[in-house]
Amino acid sequence: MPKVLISDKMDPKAAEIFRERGIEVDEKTGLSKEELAEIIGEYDGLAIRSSTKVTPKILEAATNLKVIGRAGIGVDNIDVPAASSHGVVVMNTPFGNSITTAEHAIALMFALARQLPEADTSTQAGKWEKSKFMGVELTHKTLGLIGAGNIGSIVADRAHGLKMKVAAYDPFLSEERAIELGVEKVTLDELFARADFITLHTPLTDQTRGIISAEAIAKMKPGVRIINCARGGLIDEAALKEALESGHVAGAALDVFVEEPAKENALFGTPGLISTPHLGASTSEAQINVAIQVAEQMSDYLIDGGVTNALNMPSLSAEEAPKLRPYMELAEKLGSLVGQLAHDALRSISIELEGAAAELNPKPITGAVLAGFMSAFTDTVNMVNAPYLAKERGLDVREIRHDREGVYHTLVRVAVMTDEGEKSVAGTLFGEAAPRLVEIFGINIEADLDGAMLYIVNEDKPGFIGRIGTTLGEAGVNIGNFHLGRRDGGGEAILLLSVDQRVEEPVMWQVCNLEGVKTVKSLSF
Ligand SMILES: NC(=O)C1=CN([C@@H]2O[C@H](COP(=O)(O)OP(=O)(O)OC[C@H]3O[C@@H](n4cnc5c(N)ncnc54)[C@H](O)[C@@H]3O)[C@@H](O)[C@H]2O)C=CC1
Ligand SMILES: O=C(O)CCC(=O)C(=O)O
Repeated sequence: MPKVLISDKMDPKAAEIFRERGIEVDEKTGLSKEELAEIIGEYDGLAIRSSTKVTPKILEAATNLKVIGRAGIGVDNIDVPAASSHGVVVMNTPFGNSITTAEHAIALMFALARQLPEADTSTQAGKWEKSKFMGVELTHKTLGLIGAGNIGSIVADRAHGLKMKVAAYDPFLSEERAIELGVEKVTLDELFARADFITLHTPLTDQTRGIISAEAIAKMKPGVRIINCARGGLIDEAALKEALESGHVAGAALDVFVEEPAKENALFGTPGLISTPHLGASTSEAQINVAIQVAEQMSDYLIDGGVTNALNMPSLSAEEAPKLRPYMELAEKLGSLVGQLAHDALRSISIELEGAAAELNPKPITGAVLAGFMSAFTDTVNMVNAPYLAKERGLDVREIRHDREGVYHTLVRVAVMTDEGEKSVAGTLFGEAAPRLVEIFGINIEADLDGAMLYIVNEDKPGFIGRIGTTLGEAGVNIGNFHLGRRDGGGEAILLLSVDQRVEEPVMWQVCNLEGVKTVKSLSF
């Protein structure tokens, strides 16, 4: 009989469903990481919310674990690559708490507009400070929405009901979807310049970390109010404190913090700050939804092998699986590369299969490309739901199978149409199993896409490789592999470096400032 541990506070419905399905279940909340590591080896499934941190150490100890179920959306408390490498499926419940979280953002917006927490404290202290608490109306104000996915879309809908104008920034938002949502699609700088209120609804990724920085705040209107019901790391907390103290930011309402549980935080006590303890998803309705969903999904997997809302597992039939698996790995890496390098104003994505690849079922390959591509934008994508999400968001997806014989016995090409024209990358399988990149944006280059990498476009001039090697060496960055490609002698060249760890921002700047460098990007696979 499979055995599941529920290690965060969860609606009793979850345990009820596990038991009904014949699964043994233990509920142990508030475990330290040592305590969890000690017992996790007993379990086939782990059901969590946001408090349990599933680290590589926990996964190492989880010798029987087959599935982790997140009763919620964000999976930043789970090391998903480590789970994948341990063969553990990670599932979430992408829609169960969206309405509730959107409502919390709206509640915080009202609380900021009318200083409700401060007014309440003052009134209950017997002060009756009527003139101190002058508020602002929401009607006709501009709400700047950063992230227009599930939750952001619901916030936009509610804001329309309040007669607000909504300006949205989301690199993945098509004009058609913006029209459907009734929002104005703007750049991030336009949003900062125009918004009276800014609300954040993106996952925490390398692109979104610190999106509200000191520099960003300086671009905002004086008197702006900021709401964060997404993830703490999106805001530079020190910069926000300074801006609240100077009055440039009139108020900030935070449900989430860089360090959680946030029992101490430098922001606490700053005038204009409202805080809640990660309550976005905390309504009885949402908690019942996510508890039921997670228990059903995990039970399906443990009992029948059925997969729903998995973030790291494709749905595949038993016969197709062995042949398609290396292609899907290649496809996901190519999609991820394109997502990391070309993410602005995308209209279409084509998946072209040539040679042996053209003989295969293209659907799982397309799913893998889209999952890799969209993993740069959202936590909730998987190979199963990626095509659906792409369609819903107005991305034109094309599958093309070529009869022609190419240079490679098998080739997968991923091309996106951006405002700057078409950009494509291509890869093959070496020895039928090892995914290898063979082309980026028209330049031939052979590389394994693996771990932390650095992508550099530079002028093809003598001495450059020495300069980059010295700069990284002096910064203590070890280069594992060096891949070079160029358009034509003396023209543009591309360097792809495998590095032992992610290159930090100051070193990126040093590389950026080297003579001849046109573009530098940190990549991870
Ligand atoms: N406070 C709480 O209790 C809760 C917090 N959350 C957080 O809310 C986040 C959003 O949830 P959903 O809307 O369901 O996710 P979603 O995946 O439907 O939407 C996220 C949106 O962010 C966009 N995005 C990605 N990178 C961006 C960037 N650099 N700039 C602007 N937009 C970008 C994506 O294109 C996507 O449209 C989750 O990732 C989770 O961290 C979710 C539920 C509860
Ligand atoms: O489970 C919770 O209370 C947090 C929910 C959340 O942050 C999420 O679903 O991403």
